[in-house]
Amino acid sequence: CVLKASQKRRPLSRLLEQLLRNLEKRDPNQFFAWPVNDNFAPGYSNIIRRPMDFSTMKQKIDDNEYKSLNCFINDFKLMCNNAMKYNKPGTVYHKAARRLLHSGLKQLTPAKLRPLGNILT
Ligand SMILES: COc1ccc(OC)c(-c2cc(C(C)=O)n3cccnc23)c1
Repeated sequence: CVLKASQKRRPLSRLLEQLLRNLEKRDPNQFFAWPVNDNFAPGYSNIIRRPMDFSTMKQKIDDNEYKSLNCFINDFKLMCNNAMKYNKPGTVYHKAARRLLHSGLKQLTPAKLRPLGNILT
């Protein structure tokens, strides 16, 4: 029988896609869905050296660029920390980034991930 495309995906890719979907749910305003545009965020590309967003993370999964869960988690942290660096505390974006980082990392603790099996070893 021929495996569906999704079943052919590497186990790590399928796990990361699931984790990404869960993280994206925590960004209802889609502030983190796409790269931040300098037209909406003046000087952004001068201040943020390594931009990151959910669509870029999805592309990196599809391109098998993540060699481990930690690399994936580091990009998630980078995305949130970029927003807390560029946007002043008290702004809607800074608050959204803090909330996303804390709630997202709670989903990425070993205890939460252990049930997913030995894929992480
Ligand atoms: C108001 O609607 C949107 C829509 C998409 C956005 O980024 C993808 C943003 C956005 C997202 C951000 C971030 C994440 O820093 N941002 C900063 C300044 C101005 N705009 C933004 C806002």
